[in-house]
Amino acid sequence: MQEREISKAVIKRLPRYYRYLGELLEHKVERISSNELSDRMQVTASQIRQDLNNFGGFGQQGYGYNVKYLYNEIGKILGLDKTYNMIIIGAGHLGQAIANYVKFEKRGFRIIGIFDTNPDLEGTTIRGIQIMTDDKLPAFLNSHDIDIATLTLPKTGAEEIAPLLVKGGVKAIWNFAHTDLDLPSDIVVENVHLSESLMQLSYNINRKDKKK
Ligand SMILES: NC(=O)c1ccc[n+]([C@@H]2O[C@H](COP(=O)([O-])OP(=O)(O)OC[C@H]3O[C@@H](n4cnc5c(N)ncnc54)[C@H](O)[C@@H]3O)[C@@H](O)[C@H]2O)c1
Repeated sequence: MQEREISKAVIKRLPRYYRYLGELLEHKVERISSNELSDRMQVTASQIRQDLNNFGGFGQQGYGYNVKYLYNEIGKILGLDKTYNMIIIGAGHLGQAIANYVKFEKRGFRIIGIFDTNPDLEGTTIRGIQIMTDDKLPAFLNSHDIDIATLTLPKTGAEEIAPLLVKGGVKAIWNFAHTDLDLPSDIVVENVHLSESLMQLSYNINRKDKKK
């Protein structure tokens, strides 16, 4: 497929298309029109057509979209046809919840190491993955190709550990710590703030109340 610049807004919607198409596949739906997809996703059909046209438009007039083909193509665009080695730093509530979520593995995100400063956690396993203390991290990074480091530790710890991850060849950081990390430009970062989503929700509740 020809590579071209796709807007951030479209990229942001792709995981949602991917999820819906995955559900359709599970229900053995082979093709779907933009109108039907629009009803399910609460996105206008023209928006859907416009979005999917970015990738050469996988639809056919009068036939709709081939669900499996579209699912696979969007998966490729999102890089979900590959596997990624991932580590988690900080094995508290959040780190353990992520480590316990099997679906990430199904999407190709393989958790192969978990690290925490707390020596009491050393040797414990989560779904067969060992928790190690931070002092083992440099050697682990030397002997493994790590694509993604998930940071589920407090802010100061995250800031201290980030240079070590960069030095160890980590390509991307999935950052849950409440800090904007100072990283080289070739490191891919995705900051996740659940509280922002909650604030958005709070805004929408109040906007709805005002309409009454
Ligand atoms: N971004 C978000 O949406 C979001 C949501 C919840 C929590 N958080 C943040 O994520 C962090 C983890 O939250 P939690 O509820 O799991 O906390 P937690 O206290 O349960 O777990 C934190 C873990 O990090 C470990 N840790 C501390 N310093 C470390 C270091 N230098 N190296 C490795 N491990 C270290 C601790 O021993 C502990 O096990 C907190 O800082 C919290 O503020 C972010």
